[in-house]
Amino acid sequence: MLQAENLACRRGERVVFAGLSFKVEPGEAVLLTGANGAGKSTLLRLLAGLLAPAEGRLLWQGADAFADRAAHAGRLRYLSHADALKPGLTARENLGFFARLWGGDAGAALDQLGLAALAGLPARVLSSGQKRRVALARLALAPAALWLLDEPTVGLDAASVERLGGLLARHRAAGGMVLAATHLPLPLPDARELRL
Ligand SMILES: Nc1ncnc2c1ncn2[C@@H]1O[C@H](COP(=O)(O)OP(=O)(O)OP(=O)(O)O)[C@@H](O)[C@H]1O
Repeated sequence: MLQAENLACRRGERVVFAGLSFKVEPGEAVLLTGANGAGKSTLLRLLAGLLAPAEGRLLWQGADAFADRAAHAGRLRYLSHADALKPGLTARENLGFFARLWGGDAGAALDQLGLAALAGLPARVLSSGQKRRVALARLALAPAALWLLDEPTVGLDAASVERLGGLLARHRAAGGMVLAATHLPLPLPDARELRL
């Protein structure tokens, strides 16, 4: 279980949020909502261990999640606004990098996002939605307990949103957790809303 206790985060001089507490149980999904600038991306970066909280604690199975940073990094997949693709590498090579890091099969993961026919193209020639799908294919590599997704469906066509819905459902059925920031409808039935 993931548990946030009284989290506060400062960006520059500004306190973006404070006194934030919540729990996420295995199989649960949480939708982070709120106006532009409310702190959704900030919270995801904090949960990913990329920003330090100004106050509060993050617990994993009751113990400090950041006590072992490598273990925390290993239990999560963080998908930011950026697709984090090397433009000169093909879709398969881009995903292959993460497959070597985490395990899993790059070809099969691309297939799950409907990208088999584009696997040999350099990322620089892909459309913005296709790039997003290559980034999302990272979720179909080796399993990780906690998915942190920042606007995962931006630029996706309806079929790709449906494929992502399938990935999310299988992840949750296996006990995985999801926190997703979005302004768009997401295929996450029964997700709890956390409004910032
Ligand atoms: N590197 C930074 N330095 C200073 N302030 C920052 C930095 N990054 C973000 N902020 C500020 O932190 C606040 C929260 O930003 P954040 O990106 O988390 O919002 P958000 O809820 O994800 O917004 P959006 O809906 O527009 O994606 C904003 O006021 C933003 O200007």
